[in-house]
Amino acid sequence: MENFIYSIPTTIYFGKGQIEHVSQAVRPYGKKALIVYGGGSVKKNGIFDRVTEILEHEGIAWEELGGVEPNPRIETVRKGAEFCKAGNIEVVLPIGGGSTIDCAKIIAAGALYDGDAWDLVLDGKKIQAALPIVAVLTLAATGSEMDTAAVISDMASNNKLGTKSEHIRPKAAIMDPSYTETVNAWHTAAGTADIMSHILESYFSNAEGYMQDRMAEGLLKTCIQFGIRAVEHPDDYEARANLMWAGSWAINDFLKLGKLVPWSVHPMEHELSAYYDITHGAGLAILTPHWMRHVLNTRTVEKFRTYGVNVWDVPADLPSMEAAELAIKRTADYFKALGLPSRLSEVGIDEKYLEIMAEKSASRMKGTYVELTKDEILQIFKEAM
Ligand SMILES: NC(=O)c1ccc[n+]([C@@H]2O[C@H](COP(=O)([O-])OP(=O)(O)OC[C@H]3O[C@@H](n4cnc5c(N)ncnc54)[C@H](O)[C@@H]3O)[C@@H](O)[C@H]2O)c1
Repeated sequence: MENFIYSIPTTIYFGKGQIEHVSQAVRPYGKKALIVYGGGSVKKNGIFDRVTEILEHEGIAWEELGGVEPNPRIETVRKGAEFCKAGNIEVVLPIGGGSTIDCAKIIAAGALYDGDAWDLVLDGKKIQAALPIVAVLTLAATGSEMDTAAVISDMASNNKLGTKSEHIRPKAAIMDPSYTETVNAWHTAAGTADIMSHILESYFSNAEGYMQDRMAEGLLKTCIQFGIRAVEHPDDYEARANLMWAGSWAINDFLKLGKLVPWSVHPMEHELSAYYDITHGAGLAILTPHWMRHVLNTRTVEKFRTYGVNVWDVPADLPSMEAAELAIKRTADYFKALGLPSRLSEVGIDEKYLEIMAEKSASRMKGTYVELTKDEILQIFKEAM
């Protein structure tokens, strides 16, 4: 295990009705909040009204910025950062899924930055400060409510990039699983695949971390059990609660501390979303089994065997390669059972940009579990067509 510093300071208010703590969460950080949200469902389901009622009761002023897109755009970030600067905003309060929270994170950083917010997406080191962020989560997937990352798109240049900084980790998050009962089957399934992918990206690492890996396997089993349950029974609170909490722990750094490794499948998926604006989790579900098959070799086979035995109940007495292949098959079958696509062509992706997408993702493969060249990524894309 490598050296690390553990600090995951986000305060979590988890469970039914925890929105009542929103003023307690915001008050330490300021008296004027910018509420950021997406398409407006938070206005229909009453969450927005309840938040504003509580803030007003506590004397906390608020402004609003709606319309954050799934795969949030840099234009919306710029607008939000300007809004904060002009309106003397002290706290940023996103209500929504990962897109809304990610957008709010770079708005918060952009508010304290003199240049263009895209600089902060290109280089996380340029994020030297950010307004405090208090997130209200409505969808279990990205873990953005408790992590240091944000993913922003510039569709004009076909770039979707992740950036990172400790400054944008939310100070607090309200996580009421009952909010996620209205998430449709598609986004519930895609969210589950996203959570599983975050866990797998840390699990398949060249560094040792026995404890982290056993925790990862437990989280994966949680997703496998409750992802399908939430798809089939949207109002199953226990399923929603387990998915939501697993989503945070999948990516809040805990699993990767001591075994840090750059991720493999996410850089490839970001290219798909940048060129075709597809749902992130669906892209991951398509690519992950193909990536697994490609990196399975005599060096990695034992790790895949362990994954199969501990996560998918693959018989321990099978020969290693057979066990590893069965583990990959069960991964692919599970994504299908969730109702997710298994081919790029199913989400409208054609051959047009495969080369450029492979080239761009290859530039981010240094130090990954199995370093892939542009040609190998192209092969994975083609196998996934
Ligand atoms: N910050 C990170 O660490 C991180 C990690 C992985 C992915 N991402 C990024 O996050 C984005 C995806 O976020 P996401 O998967 O949370 O989805 P999302 O925020 O894009 O939301 C998906 C859809 O679900 C709707 N929705 C949200 N909550 C709802 C509710 N309670 N009921 C009904 N509908 C609801 C939204 O309006 C939207 O239409 C992508 O851009 C992805 O690249 C970020």
